Amino acid sequence: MSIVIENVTKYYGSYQALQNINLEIKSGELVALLGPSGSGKTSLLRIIAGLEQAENGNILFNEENYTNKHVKDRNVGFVFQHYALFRNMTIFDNVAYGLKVRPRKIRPSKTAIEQKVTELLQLVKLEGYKDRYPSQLSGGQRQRVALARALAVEPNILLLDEPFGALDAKVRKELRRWLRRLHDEFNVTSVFVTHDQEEAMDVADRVVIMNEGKIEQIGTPEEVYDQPKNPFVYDFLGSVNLFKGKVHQGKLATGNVEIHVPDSEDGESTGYVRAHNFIIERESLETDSIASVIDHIHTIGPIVRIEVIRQDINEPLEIELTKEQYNNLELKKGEIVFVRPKELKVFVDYMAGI
Ligand SMILES: Nc1ncnc2c1ncn2[C@@H]1O[C@H](COP(=O)(O)OP(=O)(O)OP(=O)(O)O)[C@@H](O)[C@H]1O
Repeated sequence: MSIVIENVTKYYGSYQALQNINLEIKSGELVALLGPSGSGKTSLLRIIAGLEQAENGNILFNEENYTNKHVKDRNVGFVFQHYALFRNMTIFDNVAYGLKVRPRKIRPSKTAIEQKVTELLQLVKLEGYKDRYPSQLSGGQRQRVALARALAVEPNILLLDEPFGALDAKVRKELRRWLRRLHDEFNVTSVFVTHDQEEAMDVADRVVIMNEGKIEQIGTPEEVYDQPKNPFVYDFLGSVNLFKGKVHQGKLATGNVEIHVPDSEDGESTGYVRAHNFIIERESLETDSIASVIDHIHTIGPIVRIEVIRQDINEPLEIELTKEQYNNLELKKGEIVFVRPKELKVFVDYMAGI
């Protein structure tokens, strides 16, 4: 089922939590709403769910206007971080709940419910746990039950709000795989809220980056990472180094170096370089070679993170090398090296001088 969000605006009192949100989600897509705390992700999800009303705008499901439909009539499934399972019910009864409470006319038979719940528990690999109570499961297992419970009623749309937020990194990763598998298997349209960029990039077909009640960019994980539309997106997705300066005739002057930026407009600008987009050399070979002192070396698995201090302006840069690159260079703390940005994206500082 497709979802269209048209010009949605939301106020809490005089505070505008969502500003003119427009978003189209295709049937069968898994979309992540990603943004810092307070950016409006949960508000948007709750409006899609029908748990919250927008002041303006429309919500369409399969091109039909659902804006004023009650949550009960939307056929959406929910998984929330704090939407705890019923503590006094077994795992089986938790998953069966949505089916058991249906009005008699549309309630499946006892055998049909049993079959459905058994299938779902097999799917999330918890068939042996059906008689346990939630307190007897780990956090990750509980969220798998929550996923099974949400899917039991065969929703057209699955909405998840930080579903794995309270779990440790390894379990989160495992649950992402579950989400992706169940999403594909059940052929639902899923929207999930997260502030964890790795989680969004790992699991979503498209990522919607939100900030201060607005959408900054919508795109596949590759698009938003490789072609960020603005400084906010660049900064939010991964560690980045800033080169503040002035562009004149295709060169960005920063400190006492000049970096070639052939396609950039003249003016006060900032160059953005990701930590893995640098070359470290022993000699100054180009006008953009930045003499720097190695201040800190830190190995994290196959990546070596190196902090250097630019000698011209005494500011740090964070660089990431592969272990192989690092071993070939034989770098040591305190050494002077020359650092060159391999790939730099320039945004003009429109606010400069205002
Ligand atoms: N019921 C409410 N009453 C008043 N203000 C609210 C209410 N719910 C949310 N807000 C405010 O609206 C803004 C957006 O909140 P929202 O929960 O949608 O953001 P979020 O991106 O999901 O944040 P988080 O990641 O922290 O959950 C925040 O500034 C929040 O304080």
